[in-house]
Amino acid sequence: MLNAKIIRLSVSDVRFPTSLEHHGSDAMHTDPDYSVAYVVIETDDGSKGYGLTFTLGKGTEIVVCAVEALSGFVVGKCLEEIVSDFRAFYRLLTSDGQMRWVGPEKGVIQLATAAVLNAVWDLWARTEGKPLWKLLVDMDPKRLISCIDFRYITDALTEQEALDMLLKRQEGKLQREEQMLKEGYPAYTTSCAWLGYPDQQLKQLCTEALRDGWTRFKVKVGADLQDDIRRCGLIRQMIGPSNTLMIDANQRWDVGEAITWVTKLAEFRPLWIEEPTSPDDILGHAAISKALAPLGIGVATGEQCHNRVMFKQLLQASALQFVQIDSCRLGSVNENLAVLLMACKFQVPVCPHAGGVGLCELVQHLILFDYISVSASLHNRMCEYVDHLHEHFKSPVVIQDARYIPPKDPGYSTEMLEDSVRRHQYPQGAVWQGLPREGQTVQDSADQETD
Ligand SMILES: C[C@H](O)[C@@H](O)CC(=O)C(=O)O
Ligand SMILES: [Mg+2]
Repeated sequence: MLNAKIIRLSVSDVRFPTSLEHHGSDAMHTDPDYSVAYVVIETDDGSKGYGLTFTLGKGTEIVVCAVEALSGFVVGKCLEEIVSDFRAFYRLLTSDGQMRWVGPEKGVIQLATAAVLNAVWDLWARTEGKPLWKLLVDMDPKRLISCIDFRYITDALTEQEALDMLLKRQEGKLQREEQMLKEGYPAYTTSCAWLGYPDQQLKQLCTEALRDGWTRFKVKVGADLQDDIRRCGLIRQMIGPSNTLMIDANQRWDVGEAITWVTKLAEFRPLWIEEPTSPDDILGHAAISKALAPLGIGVATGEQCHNRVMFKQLLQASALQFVQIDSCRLGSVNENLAVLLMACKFQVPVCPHAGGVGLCELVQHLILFDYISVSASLHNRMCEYVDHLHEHFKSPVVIQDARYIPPKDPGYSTEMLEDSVRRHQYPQGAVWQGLPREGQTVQDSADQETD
């Protein structure tokens, strides 16, 4: 019920030892343990909402602390009170006179804001009995706009412009929704070519992915040029000339170095270079974009773009050709809506960042909404997919023929299995207690765990 009062918020540090097998490794994050700060809110009528934000292991405890610091803004509020003026509630969390000093709207506090607000959106969608994408698609455009904080972006997009865009897209919405339900949203895979995977594994995974119908592949680059040339050559040869290749450097280079390095990989015809340099360097991204445009290579970024203001500047400076929203980096759905609308105005395609723990589960809702209600285009658009850790979710993503099939369960697909949360809690969960000691293999410790 909308008038239910939120009476409790709990948060857990949940980590998965993915570094043991080099899953998720890249040129800057060589040993990630995919993790989440996992939030559960409970109401006085017994309903629950689930939210999370993604981390790489160490430091998750700091995000947990920040979530606890925000909990006072949520506990005691009715859901109705929050969603009837969601913009005000967003501001309450992000603009508190004391708390904003540890942001504002960036870093750990913004990750915590995302986790908390994701739980609120999940609760709202469950209360309405709809998957989140459908809640957004069905929402009156005025109400949708009222969830967005336009402060700092009105020089790029006004409230009225955003409303006009949504109203214009009302036409054809039903057909686009039917199309998505039938065909799903196009995806690409990053699972084949993490930086720590040896060539043999890369070949094996690529063969399997091609067999499963994947046509778009992302490869990690940036640590060693000769390795990159070999790995990109290998994968281009396997996928053939007409499939799509993207490369991702995860912020490894300086601006000039990025241009030189990517020029040397141009023969493999990547569609984009992702995160070539510091995520905060807007002019740097603009320079790289300009230099690589004649080679037909675009710049993609966003997974560490911490707020709408950064995206605004990247768009204004023509510094990126692909917008990579992230469901857990920006301030939840509220801020993602702002970025989707700005990207549409600037006519830059959105290709969300996903993967990690739960990012695919969450962001599929946003990109479905984007197609049905905002962009109405699939040109040069695809959503990332990574084949790890979905088994820990109550409503895991469904991929068919390399496309996301729209989720049907009510909510934001954020709920994790209780047993998974318990076993992976850090450091007391059974998985962490049973991790290999010096001299043991992962298999030894897995055997120990089942004994
Ligand atoms: C550390 C993460 O796995 C990162 O490499 C993910 C990423 O850059 C992507 O999926 O893109
Ligand atoms: Mg990336």
